[in-house]
Amino acid sequence: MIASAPQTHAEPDVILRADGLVKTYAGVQALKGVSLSVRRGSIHGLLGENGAGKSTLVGLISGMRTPTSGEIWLDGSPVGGRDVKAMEQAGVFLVTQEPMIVDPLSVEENLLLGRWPSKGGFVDFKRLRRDATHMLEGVGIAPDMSAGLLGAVEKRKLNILRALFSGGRVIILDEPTTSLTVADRNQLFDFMRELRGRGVTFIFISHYNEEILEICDAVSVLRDGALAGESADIAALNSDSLSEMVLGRDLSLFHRRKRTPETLSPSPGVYFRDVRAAGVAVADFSIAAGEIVGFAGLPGSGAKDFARCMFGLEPTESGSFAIAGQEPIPLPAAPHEAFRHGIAYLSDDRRRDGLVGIRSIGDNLVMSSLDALSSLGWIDTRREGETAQRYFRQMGVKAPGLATPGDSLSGGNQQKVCLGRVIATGPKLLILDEPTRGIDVGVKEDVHRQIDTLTGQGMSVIVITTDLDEMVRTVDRVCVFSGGAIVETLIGSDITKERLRAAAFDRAANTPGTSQP
Ligand SMILES: Nc1ncnc2c1ncn2[C@@H]1O[C@H](COP(=O)(O)OP(=O)(O)OP(=O)(O)O)[C@@H](O)[C@H]1O
Repeated sequence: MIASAPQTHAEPDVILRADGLVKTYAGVQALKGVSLSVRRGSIHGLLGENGAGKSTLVGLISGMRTPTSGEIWLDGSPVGGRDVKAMEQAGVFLVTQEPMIVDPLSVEENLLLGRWPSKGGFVDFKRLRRDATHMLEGVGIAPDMSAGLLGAVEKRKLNILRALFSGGRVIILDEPTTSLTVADRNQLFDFMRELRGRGVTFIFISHYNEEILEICDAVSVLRDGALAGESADIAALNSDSLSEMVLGRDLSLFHRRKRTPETLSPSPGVYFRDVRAAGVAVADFSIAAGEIVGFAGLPGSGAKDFARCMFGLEPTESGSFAIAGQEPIPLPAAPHEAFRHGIAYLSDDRRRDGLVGIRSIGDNLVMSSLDALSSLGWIDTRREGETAQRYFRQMGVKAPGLATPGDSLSGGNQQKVCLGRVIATGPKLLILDEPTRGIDVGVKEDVHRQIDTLTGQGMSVIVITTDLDEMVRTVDRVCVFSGGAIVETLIGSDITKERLRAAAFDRAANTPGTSQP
């Protein structure tokens, strides 16, 4: 840390400044001297490839981590090296991707969390309650409602409100739009704009260029732990120039050569009949060998639930399926049964059912393929090592090696490992729920190319994604879900963003009983 106690950076416009921040983790230099200035009352975007150092940088700014060297200035005073509590007292709050909300407590109790009196301290609860009620009234969330009943966007709003309520002036949002629908994201953005109007400053991390361009006033781009570009005027940038700053080269977008009923392989794919479960009623769904089908629909529409039924993750009342011309059999009752029949599934919740953080990358990559890699109970360790190495390389995981523990990977690299693991099982039907969430722009396109290649070998793929741009470019057919059933199918040139939005979101907004996330 620079010894700089008496020094100040008096720039009334700048609320936060980082100077030459370096962070080294056990030999890995995650930040190599990064500087940035954040203007008061602005939304400052932070962009960069997976592992570029974004989380590390905001970890230092929020006090979660200590810089190896460098300084942080808040309102002209040095604050680098202070812990989370001290940074929160100074007005800097980090809102992570997981909403830190206590479900059984009421909304108001959640707001007051962290304001309980310390030993011997005094808090005017009456006033706090009044202030909390007032604050919540403004955003239309009932103070006495159980927080567990809140939707994803309300939970994110509540996190931001909690930070503001505790005196937050600089609020850092780490990929806040993951798992939000387009409508929810717009609502969150309106809320941020309103708060910016009241002088709140945001640092906003996202992998989506369009989000940065829409909501931010300025942007800093990290590449390999260093500042790769910055702009105080977002209007001067476009999606291509942002991608170029992130990657250091042009981004070539992948467009699948869409297969039509005429060009699809005649060999039998997979079909499902009469699938009934809570929130699902699908009479008939077939996917051809080598076909990519997108499932679209709001949460509660049944798209995700149907996919989970296929993999044995949801209890079903009825349903059968048949793969590659075999006799129909009942739906898998559990994931291991589904795997055995050649169905693999990538969950949208990497933390819940994805990566095992304490295990190595290598173990994580082959974990689901062990049946195929063993005979008579013995695991073929040579093949196991080869498989792990192959998918490590294929997915472009940025890490020192296969022995690196999953926990020490950046979020996007964890997602690549999870994706590599399901692909490594060599399934006949691959179900991907938000496969490119948290993955940077460059790797996203690689992932789509890889999936395209796999379909050339006959693999059928179902993709669930809230990213409509991706859906349009990468799938052959879209099934739109509402009320648990497939209500519309789009193919070929009918798959456009406008049609998708109208079919999935406008319909859901008008369908009674379709819940928001
Ligand atoms: N606890 C840790 N131990 C060792 N290395 C770490 C640790 N945390 C992060 N790293 C390494 O530091 C580098 C930067 O990671 P960081 O999480 O800051 O990236 P990021 O830009 O946030 O990536 P993503 O977009 O994937 O979330 C990566 O190489 C990562 O593997």
